[in-house]
Amino acid sequence: MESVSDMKDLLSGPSGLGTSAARLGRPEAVAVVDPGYAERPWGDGTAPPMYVPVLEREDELLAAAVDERLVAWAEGCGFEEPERFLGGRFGRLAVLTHVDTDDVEQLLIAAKLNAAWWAADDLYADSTEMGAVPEELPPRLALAMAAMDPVAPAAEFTAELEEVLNDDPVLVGLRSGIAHLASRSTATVVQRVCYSTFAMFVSWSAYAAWRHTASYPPAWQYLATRQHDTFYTSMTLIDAVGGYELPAPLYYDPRVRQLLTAAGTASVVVNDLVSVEKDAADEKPVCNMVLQIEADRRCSREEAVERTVELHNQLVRDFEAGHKALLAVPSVELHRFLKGVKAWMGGGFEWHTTHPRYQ
Ligand SMILES: CC(C)=CCC/C(C)=C(\C)COP(=O)(O)OP(=O)(O)O
Repeated sequence: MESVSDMKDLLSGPSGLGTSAARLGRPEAVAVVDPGYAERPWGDGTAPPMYVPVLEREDELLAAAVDERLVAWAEGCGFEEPERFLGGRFGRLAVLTHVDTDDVEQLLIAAKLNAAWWAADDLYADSTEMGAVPEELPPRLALAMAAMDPVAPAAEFTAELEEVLNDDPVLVGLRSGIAHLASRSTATVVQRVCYSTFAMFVSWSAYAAWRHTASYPPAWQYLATRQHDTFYTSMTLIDAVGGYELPAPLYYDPRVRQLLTAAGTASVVVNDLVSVEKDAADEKPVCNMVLQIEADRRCSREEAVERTVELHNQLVRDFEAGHKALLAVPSVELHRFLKGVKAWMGGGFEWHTTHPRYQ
């Protein structure tokens, strides 16, 4: 942990890409990017392949160990069907995407938070069958923010708030997931994760307005909204799960941010591609890039899928090129983080294309 005087040094010294090694006066290794990308078929094999980083780890035993702990946790949060979470296989998601640790407690940071985000997404935002009501979404999300990011104590009003926060499994799950993260990371990372989640909630509210009015946006507007609702949020956990921290001046450098958002968007476009049938089937159809392109460009589903794959592949190639460009930066943490982002994309593709939810 840095002291106040360390922080002053940090702030008065040079900042931004390439300066941390100079500031700390230590030699740092420059990692080499492996050429680990491949064109992978998916679905029934009729759509064009997706260009993705190769899968770096598959470990069913480790995934089962994390999923077992996750189900017990979900039961403790009050979810009625904790096995649903094993069905959700978020332990497997953590194992496939966070390949630089095999410590179950560390992997549970990602498993718990992804499970809680997905629960909020299904139960509050997306699934009419599971109780999502567009008009009720914004106030529910406001409480989700209070669950994740404790507000200042406010006498009798806090008691009333606490009652509600303890009564809803989604809110208990979000709060507990953040507590697990906080016990193993820093306040900076916790706030990074919270604020990325809150930006995502604004996008969910936009989708709710579109679904409520049955007036869907053009593809460009959906994409602009989706780009703040992506697996970027899951990727905010990469260093915390790996047991290190990418310092904020590097994490928020615009070049790094652009790479992370390209990776997050590419990974969520995979989700749109595999969930198009499920999203279209809801009585209030869920916004989805394929569906928005199909409506906006007045084309067939098949052509909309092709255009969406093209977009995905371009985003991955942009990430690949940008990653290479940043290899010159002398920061071990940055290289480890970007390698982690690449591995997340590969694991995310594997998870989505093998998960029964999307078959
Ligand atoms: C894990 C995480 C950051 C979840 C936030 C919401 C999100 C980006 C998804 C759950 C993926 O998108 P979508 O809501 O379309 O997912 P499903 O198709 O319902 O699985």
